[in-house]
Amino acid sequence: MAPDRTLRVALLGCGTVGAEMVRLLHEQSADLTARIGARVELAGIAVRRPGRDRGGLPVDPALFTTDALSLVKRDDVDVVVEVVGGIEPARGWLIEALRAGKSVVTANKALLAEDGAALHAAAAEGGADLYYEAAVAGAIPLLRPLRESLHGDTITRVTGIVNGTTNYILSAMDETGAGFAEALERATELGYAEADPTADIEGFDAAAKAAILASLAFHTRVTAADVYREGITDVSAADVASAAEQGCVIKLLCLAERSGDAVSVRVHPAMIPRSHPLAAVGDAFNAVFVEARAAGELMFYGRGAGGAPTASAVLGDLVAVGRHRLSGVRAAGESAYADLRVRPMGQASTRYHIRLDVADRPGVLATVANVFAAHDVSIGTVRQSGRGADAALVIVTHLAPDAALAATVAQLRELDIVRSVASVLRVEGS
Ligand SMILES: NC(=O)C1=CN([C@@H]2O[C@H](COP(=O)(O)OP(=O)(O)OC[C@H]3O[C@@H](n4cnc5c(N)ncnc54)[C@H](O)[C@@H]3O)[C@@H](O)[C@H]2O)C=CC1
Ligand SMILES: N[C@@H](CC=O)C(=O)O
Ligand code: NA
Repeated sequence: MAPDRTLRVALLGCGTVGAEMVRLLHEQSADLTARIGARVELAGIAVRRPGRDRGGLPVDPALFTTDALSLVKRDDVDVVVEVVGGIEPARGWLIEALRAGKSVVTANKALLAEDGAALHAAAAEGGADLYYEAAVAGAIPLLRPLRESLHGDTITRVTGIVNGTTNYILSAMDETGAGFAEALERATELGYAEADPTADIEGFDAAAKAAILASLAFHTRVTAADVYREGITDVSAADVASAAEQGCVIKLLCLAERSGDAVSVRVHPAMIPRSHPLAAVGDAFNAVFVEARAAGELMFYGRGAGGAPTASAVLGDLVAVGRHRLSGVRAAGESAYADLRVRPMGQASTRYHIRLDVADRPGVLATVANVFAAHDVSIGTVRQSGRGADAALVIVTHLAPDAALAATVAQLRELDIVRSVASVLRVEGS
């Protein structure tokens, strides 16, 4: 840090999050100086298009550069804030910074979930801090509690809604009957969606967050590839309506559980009862339940996406790393000592809600029930709606291994009395 007590920050990226961070830095400059004990100054801002009109952003245009690597390497840079996203070139920039002893604040969940180990190793090598509160559940202080406050406890389960875009879409489909495409377009306009929204709607973004949460909660290493993932592109208006008929809503859930020496981590749409606390989480809000042996149940709720909420988390991290630099200390590094194995999805215990279009004739119910019995899957409820060509059977199972449920559905598809398996949704929280 410069002798005049200035913390010089290289900002990589000035899009939805970066621009809000610049704005907040400017507006809160005096308070941040008082809180850190040093003035924060932007040393440079790496972007793809330096000449772009940035709508009166309070920043000197001379700070913009397209050469992020040279900016990171500059001797006068103390801290690197990365809000670009993606694996490369971000990984190369951050490893360079950390090895050189420059602390890093990043919102890049994709990179942390893909190769967090390399970033943590570089941070240890350079004696630098690596903070990433914005990477999971935006503004919600969640990773700091997992990294610090709960280190005296044993976390057994983490469940939540961690993707704002899909929650916005599913809430709109449920509340206003909006179409999928229209709701996604609006979520993108509002700055919730990733640069490529496929990451949101196919569940990759939530899976990356699930990997980060499971790693921190269970003191192990879980990567995005370890997470079972399904997105919401197959959730139809009919599914939403069918859930509503049964007093349920559909949410994209993240579920991470520890049992013994193994973890199971999954992301998929699921039906939950309207009375469940997660059912009330609307718009782009996120909510995460943490269950710990001594603490019991904890719930974290707030804005999981959007420029300003995410910038709030980035700035909180910047204050922390700034203070550490000033006092010459470093936060605890990665804690992955538990080294747990990852349980395959087939072994996870789940429940299914299955809607079958069936022929309306005697014996159908018995034939269908036999298929469930053959796979040792116990049926909770059966409901028949319609008659003749419109007959549908809605079956909700008890808990069973996911592999047994999947095999049941595969065999149901083969029955000639089953015209189609209209929908299969997991059920949680009841
Ligand atoms: N938007 C949101 O609600 C949230 C975003 N995040 C994460 O924050 C990061 C940034 O997200 P957004 O601001 O939404 O993205 P964005 O697409 O709006 O902004 C990305 C910025 O990076 C710059 N950039 C891209 N490639 C570059 C390169 N090769 N060299 C220099 N600059 C380059 C672009 O010019 C742009 O300024 C991502 O990792 C995202 O996953 C995390 C939480 C919430
Ligand atoms: N695209 C993400 C942004 C925040 O992480 C989301 O929709 O949650
Ligand atoms: Na957060």
